[in-house]
Amino acid sequence: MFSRIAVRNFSKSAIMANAIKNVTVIGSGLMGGGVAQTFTFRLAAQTGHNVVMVDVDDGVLSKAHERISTSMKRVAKKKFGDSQEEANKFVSDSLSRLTTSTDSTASVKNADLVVEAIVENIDIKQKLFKQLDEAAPEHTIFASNTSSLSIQKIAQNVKRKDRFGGLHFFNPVPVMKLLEVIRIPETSQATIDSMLAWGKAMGKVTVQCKDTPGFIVNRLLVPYQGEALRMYERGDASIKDIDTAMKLGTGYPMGPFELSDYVGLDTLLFIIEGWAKDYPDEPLFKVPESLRKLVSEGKLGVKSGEGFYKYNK
Ligand SMILES: CCCCCCC[C@H](O)CC(=O)SCCNC(=O)CCNC(=O)[C@H](O)C(C)(C)COP(=O)([O-])OP(=O)([O-])OC[C@H]1O[C@@H](n2cnc3c(N)ncnc32)[C@H](O)[C@@H]1OP(=O)([O-])[O-]
Ligand SMILES: NC(=O)c1ccc[n+]([C@@H]2O[C@H](COP(=O)([O-])OP(=O)(O)OC[C@H]3O[C@@H](n4cnc5c(N)ncnc54)[C@H](O)[C@@H]3O)[C@@H](O)[C@H]2O)c1
Repeated sequence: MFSRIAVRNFSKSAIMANAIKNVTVIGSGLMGGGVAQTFTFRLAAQTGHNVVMVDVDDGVLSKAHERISTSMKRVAKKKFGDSQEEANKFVSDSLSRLTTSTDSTASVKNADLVVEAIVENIDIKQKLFKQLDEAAPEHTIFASNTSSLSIQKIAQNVKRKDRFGGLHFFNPVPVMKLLEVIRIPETSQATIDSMLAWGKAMGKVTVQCKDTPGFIVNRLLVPYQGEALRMYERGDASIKDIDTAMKLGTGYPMGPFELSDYVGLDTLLFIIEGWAKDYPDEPLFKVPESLRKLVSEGKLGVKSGEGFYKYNK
């Protein structure tokens, strides 16, 4: 039986999830495309929920749209079995709520929430949010999906700091269950509550964290990746054995080298170099030489066909 408190909490979270109906995702690459895909799958079929995918590159938008369309058709086939008519309706209803745009400022005019997933560059993110702050309605919440930058710095030029936070999704977004919700000192409790409710409506399990380097997961994951590299550089164990040990010894789905290749060695190097610069006395943030070497040779992992391992492109 529901207690009165449970009923009250449930209604509060349902109201807040409903408050966010129009979402604009800016940057529609790997992560932004994944956020839009998850939104389309979880929420677009509900009346009044809409998502706009934005990118500077038209080609990225058409690819993301095609990927979402293909995956919705696969989902509909599973969901509706032999009723082709219902499956087609589900797909077309959902996709009718997904639009694309190359105009960031125009795309936020009706947004309740903006999720930024553009390139990991502080200057470009700051510039984008300054423009959006002038264009978006008063109530719109802004969130960044940054992996490693300070949310406070990203929000530097924005007036609505009480409606600013981090929403950190994990790759691949449709599969990974976690969403980190990050607050800066100015973020209001109402903003946090709305972000938590929206995350839940997106099917994610949310955790909360302050605005510290790497939040929860990356603050633990990046030093772990670095230690794995140093272990290999010292000759203590082979790449394959370290991966096997961590998969079978801890139940991780990928070993540290497989995961580095999956995420991209340039991404990992970028994060460690940034933190090494900001925290020069932290030994866990030292840049492993083998990582620097591979990136300088263009070996970036799965996406370039070679990293710690070789892949068929
Ligand atoms: C180095 C780190 C440095 C820091 C970098 C920071 C980056 C960032 O800030 C944080 C992160 O994201 S950290 C990174 C965090 N990420 C991790 O740690 C990832 C660790 N790895 C894993 O969890 C698993 O290996 C995968 C889920 C990737 C693949 O799973 P698997 O079992 O080996 O292979 P499977 O059988 O093929 O797929 C199973 C199901 O998943 C589905 N699917 C797959 N890819 C998909 C996609 N792109 N889209 C949609 N769906 C996708 C697939 O269709 C299937 O569904 P079905 O309905 O059953 O048919
Ligand atoms: N790749 C990951 O595993 C991962 C995981 C969690 C968070 N993140 C973070 O998510 C963000 C995006 O990463 P990604 O891997 O999706 O990158 P990506 O390169 O796949 O996509 C970024 C997209 O942003 C677009 N873009 C660049 N500047 C833009 C602008 N001013 N306006 C609109 N679009 C613009 C690019 O054309 C590109 O399509 C980064 O901040 C990254 O740190 C990445």
